[in-house]
Amino acid sequence: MRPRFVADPVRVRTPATSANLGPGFDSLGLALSLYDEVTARVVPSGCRITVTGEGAGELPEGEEHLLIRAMRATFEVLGGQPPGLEVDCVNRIPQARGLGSSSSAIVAGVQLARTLVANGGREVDAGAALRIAAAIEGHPDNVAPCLLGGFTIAWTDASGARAVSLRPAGEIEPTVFVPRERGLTATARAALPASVPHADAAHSAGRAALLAHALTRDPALLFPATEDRLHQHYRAVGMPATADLVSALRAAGVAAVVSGAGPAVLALSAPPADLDPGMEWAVHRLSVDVAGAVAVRGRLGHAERDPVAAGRKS
Ligand SMILES: Nc1ncnc2c1ncn2[C@@H]1O[C@H](COP(=O)(O)OP(=O)(O)OP(=O)(O)O)[C@@H](O)[C@H]1O
Ligand SMILES: N[C@@H](CCO)C(=O)O
Repeated sequence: MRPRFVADPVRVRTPATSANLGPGFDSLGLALSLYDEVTARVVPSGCRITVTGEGAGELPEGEEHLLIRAMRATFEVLGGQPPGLEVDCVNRIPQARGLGSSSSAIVAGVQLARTLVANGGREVDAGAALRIAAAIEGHPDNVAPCLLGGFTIAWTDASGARAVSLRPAGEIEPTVFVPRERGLTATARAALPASVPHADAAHSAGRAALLAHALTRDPALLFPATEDRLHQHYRAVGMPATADLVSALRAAGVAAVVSGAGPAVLALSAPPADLDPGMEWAVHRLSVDVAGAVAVRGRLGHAERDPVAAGRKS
């Protein structure tokens, strides 16, 4: 049956995310306290999207926008498209740096579409929302923490993407170092070999398992737990400044990794006060976001949290 749409605007706040976390290539991710905010409403006709902040003037302003594509895919599952859409994006997540900007747009679209339907889009539960978002993004390691918040372990089975969200230990103090230059995930993926030595795969399995323990229970083990042999050194040649900063931080005992596909760097413990990363890096001291993509209904400032749209588990 064709869905009934709400007349009020709806708003969603989506966190930046850092995927991989070292050894957890394509599976582990962390939600961070840096947010895009998007407001959407159903209108009688057309499709208008405005972007301020990151990506303004560069991103498409119609159906080709990633967020609109995600909304359309979700409305399709919910039974039909609204007559028209008006969307306003305030983007704060730097784009193409390894902080999950594309997942933020996709998850925002899925959550907005659910919340614009009068019944809260209950046919699309949190698990289905994750599957829709991961199918558009291509892998689940950014969309899972963006949707669910916290530290996520994502995997894919015959039904599609799945994930669990764990609450990280309170001592985790993420710092991200964001360079001016961009790097596309597609380019970074092309730098990876088709296969890796068995010893490296075994090393990564052990470190990724240790990382789940270190992040949630014993941050003292974060340094060994963030050692990676699957992707970072293959990509280093394409992002030498990133590789140098990760090496400098690790030489100082900081559990630092390439954030997502790079070129940003994530440190999971406080960098030394005297570290000078250089002028080209914007440094953000953040916290872990545990709420995920929170969608609300109603006008700004008068909205209440919509429990249907703020899924926590898949
Ligand atoms: N808010 C947004 N709205 C629409 N499209 C976006 C948005 N953010 C990113 N994109 C698109 O996604 C591209 C970046 O995606 P990409 O996967 O390469 O990097 P990322 O998501 O920032 O980092 P990573 O996936 O490594 O964490 C941008 O160049 C742009 O085309
Ligand atoms: N796991 C992905 C994250 C970026 O989307 C990669 O490193 O290519």
